[in-house]
Amino acid sequence: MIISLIGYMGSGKTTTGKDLAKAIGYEFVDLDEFIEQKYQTKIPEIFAAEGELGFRKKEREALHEILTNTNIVLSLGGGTPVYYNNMEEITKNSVSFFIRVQLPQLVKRLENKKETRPLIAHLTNDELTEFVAKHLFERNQYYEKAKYTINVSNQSTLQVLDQIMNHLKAEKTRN
Ligand SMILES: Nc1ncnc2c1ncn2[C@@H]1O[C@H](COP(=O)(O)OP(=O)(O)O)[C@@H](O)[C@H]1O
Ligand SMILES: O=C(O)C1=C[C@@H](OP(=O)(O)O)[C@@H](O)[C@H](O)C1
Ligand SMILES: [Mg+2]
Repeated sequence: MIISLIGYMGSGKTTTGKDLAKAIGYEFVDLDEFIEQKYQTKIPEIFAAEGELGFRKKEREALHEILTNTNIVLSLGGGTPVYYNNMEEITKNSVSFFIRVQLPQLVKRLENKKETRPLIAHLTNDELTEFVAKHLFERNQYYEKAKYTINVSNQSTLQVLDQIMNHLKAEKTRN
């Protein structure tokens, strides 16, 4: 089984994915880290050299490659479900979880974590709220296609993990 985590930048996909993989003994794959290793380049450098479109093409290819695996926890990038038919591939080949974090929490987390995320790196903290609000409005329709939604306001990563594990238990007894 592949378990995929989707959601906006800062929703905790990478952090929670690592913990989840450890808890259930699956291999952990982070799509951004996979791309960085494959091309020996950091994400902001790919955006700078090839633009967002160049990154999205690499992202789609990497996704395709990873989805042939089994028994992995896959943390996606915030934009992965939005491009090409990626979300269709994700829902077809994995048990998907949308980690939905409230806007103020997202913004608070992203304020000092902008530089590794080229889409928001140029924004001031004041501009961030408006940008994220609009961006979420556009993207939520894709995220909402995930099989399960985990709602997060102030829950710790451990609490998020717990909710995911409960759904997985139910998933296993059904199969
Ligand atoms: N449940 C949580 N509560 C508080 N902070 C969190 C939680 N989950 C993640 N974070 C923090 O939010 C930031 C972004 O997390 P990250 O896993 O990189 O998100 P993503 O991969 O979705 O962009 C990190 O600093 C991380 O420590
Ligand atoms: O939302 C996006 O379009 C992006 C999210 C990033 O991943 P995280 O969601 O892990 O920050 C990374 O893939 C890239 O900077 C683009
Ligand atoms: Mg991440």
